[in-house]
Amino acid sequence: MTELLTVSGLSITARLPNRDLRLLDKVDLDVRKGEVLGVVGESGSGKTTLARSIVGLLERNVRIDGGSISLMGEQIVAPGLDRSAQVRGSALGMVFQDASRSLNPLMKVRTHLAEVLRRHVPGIDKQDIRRRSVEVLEHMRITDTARVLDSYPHQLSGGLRQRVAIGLAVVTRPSLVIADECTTALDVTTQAKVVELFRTLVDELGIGLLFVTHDLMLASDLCDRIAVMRAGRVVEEGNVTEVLDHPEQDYTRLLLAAIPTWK
Ligand SMILES: Nc1ncnc2c1ncn2[C@@H]1O[C@H](COP(=O)(O)OP(=O)(O)OP(=O)(O)O)[C@@H](O)[C@H]1O
Repeated sequence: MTELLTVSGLSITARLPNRDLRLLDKVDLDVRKGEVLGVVGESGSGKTTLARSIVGLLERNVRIDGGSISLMGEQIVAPGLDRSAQVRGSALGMVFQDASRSLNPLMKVRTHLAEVLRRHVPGIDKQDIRRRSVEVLEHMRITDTARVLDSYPHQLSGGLRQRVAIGLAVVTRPSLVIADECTTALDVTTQAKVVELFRTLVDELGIGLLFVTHDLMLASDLCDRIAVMRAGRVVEEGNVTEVLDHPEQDYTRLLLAAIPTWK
């Protein structure tokens, strides 16, 4: 499998009023074409910092002070270098927890899709925009595409809004999608549908997916490999069944023990 994303030795520090705080400490991981890497760990372990560093959306008091991130062999992030904005939305798609944050309440779904396509596919004509918009919604397993295209976000259910948000992330056919807790706000049935949808997208489109979650059950359903984070470090990484069925670290065992239904 070809490596899409390589994070090597990534260290990130936040500047606080009276001291510096290490958020990520020499993080190494990679995502390959056609696979899902789950990033799991307790709250505050650095999952979101990692996701945000890849898409270039770190907060202003945060700096990269070691290591690098490469997308398809090209360095996009390193100390003093941030090229993620150039690939964000085209080669790199992203989906966050709250779909309503990535959707403008005053814009119909049709306009969202058209804007993204116009921005990232130079010269695309109206006909192609219409065709690709319908196509991506169909990929999202949305059947009444005409109604959804003509809806404002608030006219859609939470699950449908999240599927539209995922559609927006993949309409430009990115190689890699970063999803950060994107199922957390959904009910369990809708979560399962979104997970199934991601799996199909990865298998059908051959994209790589970095899936950040605190939910190990979801991770075990969706992911091929898992990286377990603790206090800004990757403490365990490997094939999903190896890590979850035979964890090497006590920390991973503790995370699993916290799930009442885990076998
Ligand atoms: N800009 C910042 N300034 C100061 N501290 C920060 C900043 N961003 C994150 N942190 C701290 O870094 C740690 C890691 O945060 P992060 O959001 O990456 O964790 P997480 O694993 O995603 O947690 P959660 O699952 O709760 O979202 C936390 O202790 C957080 O408070």
